[in-house]
Order: sequence, then C-alpha cells, then structure tokens
Amino acid sequence: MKERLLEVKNLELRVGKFSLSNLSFSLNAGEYVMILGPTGAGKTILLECIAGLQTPHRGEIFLHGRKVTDFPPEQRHLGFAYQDSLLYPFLTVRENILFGARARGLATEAGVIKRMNELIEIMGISHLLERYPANLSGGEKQRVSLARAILTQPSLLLLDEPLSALDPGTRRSMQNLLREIHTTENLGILHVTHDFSEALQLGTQMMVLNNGCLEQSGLPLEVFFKPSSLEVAKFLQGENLIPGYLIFANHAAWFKPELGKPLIGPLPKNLAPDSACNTENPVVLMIRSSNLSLHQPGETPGECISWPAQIQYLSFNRTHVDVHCRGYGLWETSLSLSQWHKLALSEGDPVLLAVKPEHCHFIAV
Ligand SMILES: Nc1ncnc2c1ncn2[C@@H]1O[C@H](COP(=O)(O)OP(=O)(O)OP(=O)(O)O)[C@@H](O)[C@H]1O
Repeated sequence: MKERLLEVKNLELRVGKFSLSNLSFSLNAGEYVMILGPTGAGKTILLECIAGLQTPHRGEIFLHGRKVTDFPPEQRHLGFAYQDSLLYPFLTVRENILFGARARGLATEAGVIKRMNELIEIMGISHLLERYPANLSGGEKQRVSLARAILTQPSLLLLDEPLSALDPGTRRSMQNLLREIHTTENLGILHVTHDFSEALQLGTQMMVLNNGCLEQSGLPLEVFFKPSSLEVAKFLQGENLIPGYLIFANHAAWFKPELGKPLIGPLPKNLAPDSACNTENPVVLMIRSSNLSLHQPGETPGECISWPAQIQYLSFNRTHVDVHCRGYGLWETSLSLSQWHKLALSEGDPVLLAVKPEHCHFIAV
C-alpha cells in the first residue's frame, strides 16, 4: 500500500471576509494532485496552511501520519515554489537555490551539488548563478524558485502556479521536468494551476476549489468529462451545456432540450443523476465537443444518437477546427483538420450531429 504523505481533515480558516470551509482530502506518495479553481477560490491559502504559513482555526493536518497543524514551516520539510517566486533579494541565485538544502544540512553533499548542476542545466538558468533576483525576469525567478524547492529533496512539493510566467516552450520543458521528477523520485506533488491542459497532462488526481469549498475531486479525465456541478462544468469550459429535462419511459431516459424538441435518447438509465430519477426534472446535458461527431446528412453513425443541424460558423486552430452548428440548440464539435477536410463541408451546409449515449453527461440543477 502506498504511504499516505498528507492528510487534511476538516480544515477551516478565515482571512478577512474569506473562509476555507471544512476541507478534507489526502495525498499518497507518488500522487500528483492538481488544484484548480477560479481566482480567489482559496488555492494559495490552502497551500499556505499546509506549509505552515497560515494557522487554521479548525481542523488538522498530518504529514507522514504525524500531526503538524501547529508546527512552524521549517519543521514540516516541504518544498514550496511560489507563483511570484519569493526569492531572498540579498542572496545570489546560487545561494537562493541552495538555501533550503542548506537549512536541512544538505548543501555541501556532493550529490546535492551534482543535482543542482543538473537542474540549472535543464532549466536553462546556469548562466544566472551569480546574479541577484532584482536582475532576473519573472520566468527566470520562477525557475530559480522551482530549483530551490526541488533541491531540498522534500517528499511533498507544493507548487503555486510555478510556471505561469514562462513562455510556451520553456513551460513545456518545465512540465516535462516536473513529470520526470514525479515519476523518478516518487514525490507527492500538490500543484495549483489555472491551466487545465496542464492539469490533464500532469495530474494523477484533480481537485476543484470554489469559494473556499472543495467542489469536486477525482481522476483528471473524469472531472473534465463528468463535472459534478454546473459551476465546475463552466469553470472547466464545458462545451455543449444544454438545459432541458430528463424523462423516463420504457426503462430508458430521454433528454428533452428546454428549447423545443426532439427527445434525445434512449439513454441508459444509470446516466441520470440520482436527483433526476422518475420525474421530469431539470438537468443540464453536457457533451464535450470532442465527443460530438459530425456527419453528412443521410449517414447512419453506428451506436449513436443523432439529429439534424446546420453549420453556423467555423473557428480554426493549429491542430483542429471547432464547428459551431444549430439544430435544436447551439452545438460545438471539435474535429482534427484532416477529419474536417475529408468531410468537404462548409458554413451553411446541413449536417448530422451524433453522440454515443455514454458520452452524454447530465448535471442536476
Ligand atoms: N491576508 C488576507 N486578508 C484578507 N483577505 C485575504 C488575505 N489573503 C487572501 N485573502 C482573500 O482570500 C481569498 C482567497 O485567496 P487566495 O490567494 O487563496 O485565492 P486563489 O484561489 O489562490 O486565487 P488566484 O487564483 O487569484 O491566485 C481572496 O478573496 C483573497 O482576496
């Protein structure tokens, strides 16, 4: 069984008008937990509580099974990299990177120096070692902060938007570095981000915070494709959020969009949220655009529910095209560029939209 690195129980904290409410979760060795949530949701404050920089009013924090709720930060032995880096202005980059390792008595070990040299090489900051933080760019400071956190050899790394100031190329290589460190060193990582592509790429688990509460947690793809509430769906930019009703007949569920007919179905009954069973209850149907397929009229897509629509407009991206259609509501479907070219369609053309029943996700409202 994997070691439990962190356990947070019924955590509560008030700062000004904001409060974290009754937060409970845990993290095992080797887990990479991404924390997402709108601005002001309490993500930083949560990390600060775990690091010992904020004192909760209620609740408990355990590290390696030991209660540390009242321990000062230096006794928790965590690595912490901040969004705004928080480097010591009077220390050079080298001294900043070695600071945490020095505090733990590791800075003179040959292995630590070797690791520092490897990290600064991979991070592209080896030419900055003798500079002071005031003479670094935002992205350089973030990488120094990340190197410092990793070098303390923590079993748990807390990352607060550590890559937000990086250009796309550097960001990708830092993501690769984090993935590699996570797998080779069996670290636990708690990583706050606003970028849910990053969350899907790196996370083994995902938590969504909203207004100081834990709205949903689970496997990243599950949270992404099956958000538990409309708030989470909207925050994760769920496409095709169609309000309507679930109706049950002949041992199956049918979805009736609020805006007119038809009924979409039959759908397996177990797809419906519990609260929507047996009556005509309002729900929101969500279909991720990658799960909605586009066909020529007259085609019969196998094992799918389909309905007619018309292409309204297109938005082209680097790798795919988003096709917006109207047909008993407004729909967005996402096709690879090669799929799109094969279809030989254009704006205004009639089409058939289709979805597999298991790709319909219903949210009780
Ligand atoms: N010292 C403080 N006094 C009063 N309110 C505070 C204090 N620190 C933070 N807050 C408030 O607590 C709330 C949560 O802040 P926090 O920084 O944890 O949000 P966040 O989810 O990390 O946001 P972002 O994504 O913008 O970084 C915010 O509304 C913030 O204004």
